[in-house]
Amino acid sequence: MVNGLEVREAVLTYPGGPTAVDGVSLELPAGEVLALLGPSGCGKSSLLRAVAGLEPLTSGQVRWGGDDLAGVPVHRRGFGLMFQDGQLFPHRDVAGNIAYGIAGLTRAERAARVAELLRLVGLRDYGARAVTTLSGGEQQRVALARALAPRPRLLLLDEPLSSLDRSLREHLAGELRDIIHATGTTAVYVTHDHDEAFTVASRIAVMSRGRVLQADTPERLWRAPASEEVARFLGYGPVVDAVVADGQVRGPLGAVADWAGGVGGEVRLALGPRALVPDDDGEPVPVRGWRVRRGERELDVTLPDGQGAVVRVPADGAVPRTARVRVATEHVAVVPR
Ligand SMILES: Nc1ncnc2c1ncn2[C@@H]1O[C@H](COP(=O)(O)OP(=O)(O)OP(=O)(O)O)[C@@H](O)[C@H]1O
Repeated sequence: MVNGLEVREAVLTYPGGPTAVDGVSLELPAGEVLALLGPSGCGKSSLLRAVAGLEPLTSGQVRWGGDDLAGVPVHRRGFGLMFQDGQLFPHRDVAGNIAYGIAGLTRAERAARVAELLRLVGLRDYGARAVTTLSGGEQQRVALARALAPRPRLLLLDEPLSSLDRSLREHLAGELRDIIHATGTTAVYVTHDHDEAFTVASRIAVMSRGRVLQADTPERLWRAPASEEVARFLGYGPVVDAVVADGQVRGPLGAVADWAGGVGGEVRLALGPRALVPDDDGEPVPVRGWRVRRGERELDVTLPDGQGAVVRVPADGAVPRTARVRVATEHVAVVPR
């Protein structure tokens, strides 16, 4: 029995529609944060909705602490929900929204809990504000506070930051992680953004076409993606043909030294965002264009097999027409061809 969430062989086929979840099994011990990561339409939200009880499973089980939740309605599961648009109540002020799920407390207890949550989400003086006057990021903080107020045993978040602009999203993802961590909340976090998954989660399940391709800690997933598809979802790319022989991976840019991985023979070499490094003794690759990002110059280069890739170099100095690069072992993954 898992002290936490267990999904067993879950299948969800919509009436007259697709099989959105196609035999998913997952375990999430209490206190951990699981990201469901995958492209649009892969079934992440459907799985989350089934866990919440919003959508009945066609077959399989959702369990908490060993108990099958099949007959338990949404509001009796003790789960909190947060969606892409906070779905706040426009006629209630901020405090009224946060207090929504804790009507059972005394007035004083409620006020104390609301104040505690306002502090937690960084909106200390916002209690009396009309929610319609808040920014998108502030609204999502209120939605988070509202979901956490009843101390849910599981928090379910469906793309909670995807309606926000990029810099706010990055900032709030870090805050969300800190808040979820500080409250010891167990959570499932649906996202199509690998950076967000890596920021927030202690476990990541990569989904595609209704199935889980691989589930593991972020560190182990990043070190050893099981397939090219997983590697690409995690943020690797481009992926090039290579051959493993004599403890070396040989690709279009020469050998990547000292490969101790398990895969051998003809493989694919997935390049991480920092896999190509400038090296005077490296292979020459033509530079197609460049930009400056966060103080670094990013060169767009063409690999020998014709694929585009990025090399990061210091922002000063002239832009070369040809860059010499090598592949850094610690920033690649080898996957089966
Ligand atoms: N209520 C529904 N009725 C019928 N089909 C549905 C329903 N909800 C989702 N689907 C279908 O199920 C599949 C999975 O959708 P789902 O929303 O779970 O994917 P997702 O990975 O969360 O994608 P997105 O990030 O775009 O929301 C899709 O083919 C979708 O069209």
